[in-house]
Amino acid sequence: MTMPVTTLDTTTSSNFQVLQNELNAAAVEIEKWWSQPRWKGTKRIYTAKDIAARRGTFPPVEYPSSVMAKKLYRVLEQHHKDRTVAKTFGALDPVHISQMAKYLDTIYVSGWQCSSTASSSNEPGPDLADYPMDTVPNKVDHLFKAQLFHDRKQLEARAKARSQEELDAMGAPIDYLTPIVADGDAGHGGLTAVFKLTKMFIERGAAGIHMEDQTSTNKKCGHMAGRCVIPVQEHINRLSTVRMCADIMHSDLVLVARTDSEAATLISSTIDTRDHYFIVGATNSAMEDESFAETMDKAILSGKSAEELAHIEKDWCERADLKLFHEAFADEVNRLPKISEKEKQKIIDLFSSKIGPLTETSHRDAKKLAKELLGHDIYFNWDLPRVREGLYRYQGGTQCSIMRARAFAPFADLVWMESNYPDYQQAVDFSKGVKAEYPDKMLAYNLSPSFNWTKAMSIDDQETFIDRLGNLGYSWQFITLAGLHTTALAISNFSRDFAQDGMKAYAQNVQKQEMENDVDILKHQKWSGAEYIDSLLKLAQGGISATAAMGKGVTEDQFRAH
Ligand SMILES: C[C@](O)(C(=O)O)[C@H](CC(=O)O)C(=O)O
Ligand SMILES: [Mg+2]
Repeated sequence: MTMPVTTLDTTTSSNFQVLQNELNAAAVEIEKWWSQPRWKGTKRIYTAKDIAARRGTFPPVEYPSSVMAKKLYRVLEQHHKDRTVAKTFGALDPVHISQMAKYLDTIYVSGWQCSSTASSSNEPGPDLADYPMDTVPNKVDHLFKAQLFHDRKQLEARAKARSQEELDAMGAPIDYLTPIVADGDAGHGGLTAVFKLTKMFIERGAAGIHMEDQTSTNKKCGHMAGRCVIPVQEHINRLSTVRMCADIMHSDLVLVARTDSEAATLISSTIDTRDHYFIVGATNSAMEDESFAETMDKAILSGKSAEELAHIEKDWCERADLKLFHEAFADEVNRLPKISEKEKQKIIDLFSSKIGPLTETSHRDAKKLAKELLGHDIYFNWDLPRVREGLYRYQGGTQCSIMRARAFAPFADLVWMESNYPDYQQAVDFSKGVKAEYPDKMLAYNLSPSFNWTKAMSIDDQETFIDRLGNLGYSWQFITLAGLHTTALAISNFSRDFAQDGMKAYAQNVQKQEMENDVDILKHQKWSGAEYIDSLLKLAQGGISATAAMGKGVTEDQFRAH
């Protein structure tokens, strides 16, 4: 896509008609952009003119991140067509990205890794996304600058070849410009924060970001307890905000919608009818006068211990007989006197045929149907069990994630169900569920180190897991924290050996291994760009420099024979 030529002219825009004409012309170009096949699965809830009016008058420029986003989309689309996989893992630093580029076609920037190793406040911690909101964008900037540098360095080195033979001797070039997909967490606040965060990611070089449906205030890593989701529409608003920001910045940013609903136990509001099926209520009317929050507040004020409080909570929940509404209905049917088991099942089946996890039916309609079938109302109250933070109890699961992923699909390029276990059958169910409505939607999968892979599957299954998932349409898969773990393992082993064997450990276990495995950092002066920087120095001085760093006497000469 070439950049649009239309630019608003501030000098003439004091004329109403001229301003309108310019906005309309800009809108036509934006529409042309949106009509490209890349956007066939994307829904926008605003017009091109709305975007044109929010772009300012600066002549359009293409952000490097948008160039990378186009590349990312092409790579993923091809994998999706071929049922192959762009697999990657969380990179920590320039060393990682330079080595990953030899074998992998995308890079992941993990919020967790940034939280524990690179917070812009320098305060480490687990992933609650409570680090300053520029933390992950800063890491993207760090890595993207390194990618650009290694790419420049490589081209300068290759440009020095004086013949095809010399070029061949350098080996195949490495594509250092591997698109970066970064963790946008839950947006770090309301929609204006989502907008600013997206803008930062685009300015810093991210090709894609992911955005999850947890509340930003209670956000937890997707493999921890206590997760609270926001209503379906609220997350759609987040996704739309990301796309709107990218549209304003004329960026093709790739957007991954993640749902944490599979294992969520809380939801912030009951406003969206699509969530009603999954909201837990009290079915014992005797609890009307002692809501859960009041009971707990009283117990805390009376000085109960943590153990006693846990007991009080358990007791309250048991007495309240917490259930989902359709479970309460089935129990009520099963209590009906004078009806055969078969008849009861028929009534339950009739109810389930109209009200299920994917029907998006409101609680009001479910209650109405229950009354029609039973002849009386069922007691069901989802306010009583609200937790002290005001949140409602929610019972997610795979079907809930499918419902959410379908709702998010038109607003994202890929959808991802965060799961608690690497369960192939669950991945099949999710894929089928999403693709029944959105056959072309690409899927993402988190191959998390939070899972115990040895316990989860056989070694043979470990070997084929990614490919089998790729066959289901999971075109982008990533070991979120492999950067952290591989670094820890390497450093731990080396420290132990070094303490024991001194320089033998370095010479044999590191330097020799680097030589044998062709790891370019062996010559770290060259890897860091000393030759490239010398070439700039020489160029600046007319071709020769007495202070060139890689001149006679440099220690890297000792590796020349290699
Ligand atoms: C993907 C993730 O958001 C991350 O920040 O890397 C984490 C990491 C993990 O536990 O694998 C998450 O899944 O929440
Ligand atoms: Mg994260």
